[in-house]
Amino acid sequence: MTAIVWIRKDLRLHDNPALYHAAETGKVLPVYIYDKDDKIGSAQKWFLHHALESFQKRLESAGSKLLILSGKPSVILPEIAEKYEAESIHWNRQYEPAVFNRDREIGESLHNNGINVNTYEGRLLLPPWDVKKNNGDPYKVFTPFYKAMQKHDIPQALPAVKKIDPASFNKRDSLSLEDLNLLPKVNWTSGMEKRWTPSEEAAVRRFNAFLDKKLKVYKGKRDFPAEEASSALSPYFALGLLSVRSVYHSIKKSAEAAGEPFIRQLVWRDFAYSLITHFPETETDPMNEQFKSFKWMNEKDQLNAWKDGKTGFPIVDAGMRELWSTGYMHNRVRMIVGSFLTKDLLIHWREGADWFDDTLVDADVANNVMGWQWVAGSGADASPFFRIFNPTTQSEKFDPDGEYISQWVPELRKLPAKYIHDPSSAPDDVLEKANVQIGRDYPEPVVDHKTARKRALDHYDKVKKK
Ligand SMILES: Cc1cc2nc3c(=O)[nH]c(=O)nc-3n(C[C@H](O)[C@H](O)[C@H](O)COP(=O)(O)OP(=O)(O)OC[C@H]3O[C@@H](n4cnc5c(N)ncnc54)[C@H](O)[C@@H]3O)c2cc1C
Repeated sequence: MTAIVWIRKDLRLHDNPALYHAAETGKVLPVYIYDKDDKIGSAQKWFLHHALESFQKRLESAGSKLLILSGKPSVILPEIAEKYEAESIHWNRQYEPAVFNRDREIGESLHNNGINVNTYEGRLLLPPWDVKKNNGDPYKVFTPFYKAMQKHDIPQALPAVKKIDPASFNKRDSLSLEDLNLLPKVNWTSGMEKRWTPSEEAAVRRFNAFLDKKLKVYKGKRDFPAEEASSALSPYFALGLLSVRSVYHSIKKSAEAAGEPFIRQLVWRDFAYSLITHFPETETDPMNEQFKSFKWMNEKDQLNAWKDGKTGFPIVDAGMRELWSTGYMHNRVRMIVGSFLTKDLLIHWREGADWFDDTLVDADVANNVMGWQWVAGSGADASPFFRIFNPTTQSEKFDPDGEYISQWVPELRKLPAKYIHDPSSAPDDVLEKANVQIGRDYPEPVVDHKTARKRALDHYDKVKKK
């Protein structure tokens, strides 16, 4: 009996339900199908290339090989099922709206052709339809979702697959990883190379180090970007190099109450998936209908200044430069740059979400859409629109010594902490001593925050009155 395992965002041997259950049935053929129409951003493609490379080695250590193909899964899967005389096919579900619908159609068609189709939960703590209100409606607010989730048992993680009985295929039938062209032609990935090791082993090591050293300070320090007190596990979750259930149970076992703030963040992730599953239109449309007529300004030069980290607001610029260099940005800073784009610049949140999709190694449709709708004020359980972050006070509060700014905006490094958050307010002699001329070494602020704030509130008032 041959079982096909359709590998996607689950590049791991531990707690991989599709691989685990297929391996129980007999011979296994793991296949990865690259569809160039799939939305994968440039930074994540780099991560994916290396993650696939390391997953190939993991599979080989268990006695198997990855068949790599390119094209439409709806065409390829029936073809290989016939060619390799597969009796069953197994995959872990994905929930991006278009992918979920496509997979359902593929499943139905394979089933009608007599193939035994098995899908599993390998991405979340619980499938998105498990946590609902008593009346069956999905939650739109996080806290009741979190409380409801606590009443559920989270299934235990499955053991790592150690031995696979391989279904053999001709080497010539498989593409090589290089054939997928995931790596950029121009090499701009050195910052990502320094920061990330895209492998299952590295994901597990990072988690263990976090559990050992950082979890105890997570609650108090997670909001301070210079502290690097969060787990930085998001890229590993995004492509499934790490199982969220195994992380959940390890934390529960070893940390109990101290682990609660971290578990809460994992539940935010499940909440994001619940939202995108039940409200798929929110991938592009505002969750709050009032925002449909909101007047965005979408000034191209300002959008470019934001992307380039040249807005003249140091905390915003530091975040955008960290993103460009490493494919990652700290959560607090994501909120600050997001608020700045949507409220100070009045640029549509989708522009920000698209840029994040292309530049984040942890790009994840559900989390990204929820994050952006939250900062824009148009989402479920969003920060109210009238709560507009002041980038300077946020910076003073969460980067008090300007350490994070100094790292990513080095031209301001010599400014005293008092002025690093708002260099254009520094007296001339201070600027001179720090070798900073505003407009030459560092940009003038692209907007005046007070004026921008008032303008945003005016725009908000207009949609409120409708
Ligand atoms: C505008 C905006 C866009 C975002 N886009 C993404 C994205 O594309 N991909 C992504 O994974 N996260 C996104 N987030 C959520 C969050 O910023 C990242 O998950 C977090 O910064 C990852 O760092 P970490 O692994 O150190 O998090 P930790 O604090 O260590 O949290 C552990 C895990 O919990 C999950 N998590 C934490 N915070 C959130 C959150 N607010 N929402 C959902 N899940 C969360 C992540 O999987 C994270 O790895 C976005 C947030 C905002 C405000």
